[in-house]
Amino acid sequence: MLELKNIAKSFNNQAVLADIDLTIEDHKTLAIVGPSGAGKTTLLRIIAGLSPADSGEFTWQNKSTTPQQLRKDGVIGVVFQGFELFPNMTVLKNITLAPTLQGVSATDAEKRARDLLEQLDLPDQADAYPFSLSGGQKQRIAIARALALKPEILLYDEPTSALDPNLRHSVANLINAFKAQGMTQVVVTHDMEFAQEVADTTFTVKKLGGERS
Ligand SMILES: Nc1ncnc2c1ncn2[C@@H]1O[C@H](COP(=O)(O)OP(=O)(O)OP(=O)(O)O)[C@@H](O)[C@H]1O
Repeated sequence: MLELKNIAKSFNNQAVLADIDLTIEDHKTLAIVGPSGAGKTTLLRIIAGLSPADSGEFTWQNKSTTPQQLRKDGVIGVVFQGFELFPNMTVLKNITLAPTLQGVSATDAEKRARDLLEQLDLPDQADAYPFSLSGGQKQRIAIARALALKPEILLYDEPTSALDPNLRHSVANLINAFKAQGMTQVVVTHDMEFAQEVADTTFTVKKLGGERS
């Protein structure tokens, strides 16, 4: 369980988040929702260790920590809104790069990448380059890339926004399938219908605070 207490963040002296208390429960899916500009992506970036909170406390499995440490330890993986695949690398290389940089052998990294491609129904795309893939395929590669580091929590920033609307349901199915395998997931989304399809708990970000429902 990852707990956030009293998280605050300002940009240019303008408070975006304040008094955020949030619990991310193991093996569940949490949706972070709220109006445009409320600070959903800011909160996700804080949880991911990509942007520091100005203040607040973080507890992981009952021990005090920081998101930066969790990211370093590989606890947290992120699927970015625009997928952010490396355009000059094959799908396989996109997935194996981070694990090999972290010391995993090339053979083991490739085996895991091929297993993930199989699981995500993309076995024939290992040698393709991102430009040749559809939006839905790019997203599954971005998910495979995050999963290659074996995170315990997977964060998604607006997973449906860059996709054809009819793919929304297949993304929800994928997130629900990962949950059935025990993954802990956090989904930032505008899309309330999508949130309902995947979330065990919803956290609404409002300006200057948040509320659980
Ligand atoms: N790096 C930054 N520098 C300055 N202001 C920022 C920065 N990042 C976010 N903000 C501001 O913080 C506020 C919250 O932005 P954020 O992107 O977190 O909202 P959001 O709820 O994810 O919005 P949307 O649903 O439109 O993506 C906005 O007013 C935004 O302009």
